[in-house]
Amino acid sequence: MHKGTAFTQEERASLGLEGLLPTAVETLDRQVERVLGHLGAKPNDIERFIYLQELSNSNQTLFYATVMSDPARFVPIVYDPTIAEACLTYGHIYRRPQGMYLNRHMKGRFEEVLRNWPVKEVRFICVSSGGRILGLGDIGANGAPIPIGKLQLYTACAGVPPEGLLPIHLDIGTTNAALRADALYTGLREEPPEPDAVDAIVDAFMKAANAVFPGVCVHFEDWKGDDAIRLLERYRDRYLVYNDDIQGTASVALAGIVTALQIKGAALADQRILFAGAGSAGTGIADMIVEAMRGEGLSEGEARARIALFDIGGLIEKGRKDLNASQKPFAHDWKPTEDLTDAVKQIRPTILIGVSTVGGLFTEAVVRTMARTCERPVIFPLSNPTEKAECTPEQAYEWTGGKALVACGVPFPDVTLDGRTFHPGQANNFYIFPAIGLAVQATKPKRIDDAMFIEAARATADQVSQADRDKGMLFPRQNNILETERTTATRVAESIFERGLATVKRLTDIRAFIESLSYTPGY
Ligand SMILES: NC(=O)C1=CN([C@@H]2O[C@H](COP(=O)(O)OP(=O)(O)OC[C@H]3O[C@@H](n4cnc5c(N)ncnc54)[C@H](OP(=O)(O)O)[C@@H]3O)[C@@H](O)[C@H]2O)C=CC1
Ligand SMILES: CC(=O)C(=O)O
Ligand SMILES: [Mg+2]
Repeated sequence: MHKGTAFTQEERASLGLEGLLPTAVETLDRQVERVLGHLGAKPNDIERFIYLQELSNSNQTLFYATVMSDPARFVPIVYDPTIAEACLTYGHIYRRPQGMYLNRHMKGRFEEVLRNWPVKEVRFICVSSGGRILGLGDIGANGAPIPIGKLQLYTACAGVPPEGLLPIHLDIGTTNAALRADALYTGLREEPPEPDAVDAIVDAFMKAANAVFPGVCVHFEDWKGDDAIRLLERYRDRYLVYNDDIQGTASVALAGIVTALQIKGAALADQRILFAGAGSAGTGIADMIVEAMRGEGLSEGEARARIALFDIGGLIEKGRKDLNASQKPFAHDWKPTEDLTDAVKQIRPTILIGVSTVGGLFTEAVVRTMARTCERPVIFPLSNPTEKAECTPEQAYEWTGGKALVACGVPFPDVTLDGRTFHPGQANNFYIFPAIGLAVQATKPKRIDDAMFIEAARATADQVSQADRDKGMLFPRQNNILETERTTATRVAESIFERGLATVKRLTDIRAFIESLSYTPGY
């Protein structure tokens, strides 16, 4: 019954559906019109989220036709920030299974279990442990909507065909005692094991996934920071794999920085960059900026010297004894401080990036101090969801007298200040990972590397029109996201071919090939 009222008279007769459907035979557009009416009548976005997920189960075509009819409106509902509320309440709002639910006790049987998935040609798996969902911390099995939503964006934002997408929650347990005590919690009521045991579980999962779905690309999403970093290092040269929180986030942040610097007329190599938050997103972005600075002629040491990290223990400097391998290369000779304003005074950043999960961390003092030594501060409070943003765009514009160039992880409305209107950007990795997916599908590369994400960043930045740059806009408009990501995917695919990483024959017209792969909702 997946087409509902769109079944033709002939189909109804041949499939034995006569009398089981209302008389009118409707087009997909007419069905979308009705869905939009239902959505408009819902009291809030979480109800719209629940409705849309039910629709994705009952009529996938109608679901994608609806979301793709107005991405700027619906991406924030099926994904960030509404998905945060869905995750917090998942055990309670749960209706029916979507994707797969694996747990650590299946470790010896992952292959057998994965074979239960009805589709044999799975091209992408998005897998999360729920260990760090957005800025919400460890919420275990409540994180299950994240891989579902991420993969829905592969299709909605880049046209990757939905049949080959498999979201998985890999349940290793949760540190969240309140959830474990919730009667409606849907996951294992156990603490996660030590890192070595996590690695053994994920090793077994990766082996099984590649055996059952040869050539599958595995996208890691929202693992606890150190798991995320360690597992990416473990698999990046062995499997077709990437971590969106590290590489996708780095790419979208770089895209925003490239555009901001074009607006400022400044070079990346001249910037001083301060990160509040030094976890998987922070060190991932920092590493990619180092690569991009090297592309502008700096040595690795010179590039790293232009970047400072600040985490829960304060400014990362040479005296710190608690640093991990990703943070150590950014430990410089700073005066120790646990005060972010003090760190800003020392470093005099031109770019301030928030990936701390701490809402309000960019106080008035932090932002005003930055603005004292920087003519046009670039301020990216990237933590999700909305209440975790390190400051709001309104605050950033107000405290800098309208000088800041701002992008957040979630959408924020335009701001009017002293008669001027400002347009904060949305630096969210959804500009990147669907396009990477499409490029991977087109080229079947041997491995996924950082250069692909740097190319995606540059392609995204190049698509901000001059008219929009003149308005201080840092990202391409979302109502045209499908075209934008196809263009990004084409650029990434070209670079994969040029660097000899593709396993398929190079086609003359890569754009046409990308378009031919692309899914369009229709019956
Ligand atoms: N916009 C986007 O596209 C994306 C946004 N994000 C957001 O970035 C945030 C961080 O993600 P991720 O890096 O993966 O998470 P992690 O848990 O790996 O890192 C969080 C970091 O913030 C630090 N931190 C915690 N409290 C403070 C504080 N008071 N002051 C300064 N630093 C602090 C932590 O320090 P310690 O480890 O010592 O506790 C850690 O270094 C999340 O909110 C996430 O939603 C992530 C990916 C994409
Ligand atoms: C957007 C995203 O991937 C995150 O906040 O984790
Ligand atoms: Mg994420």
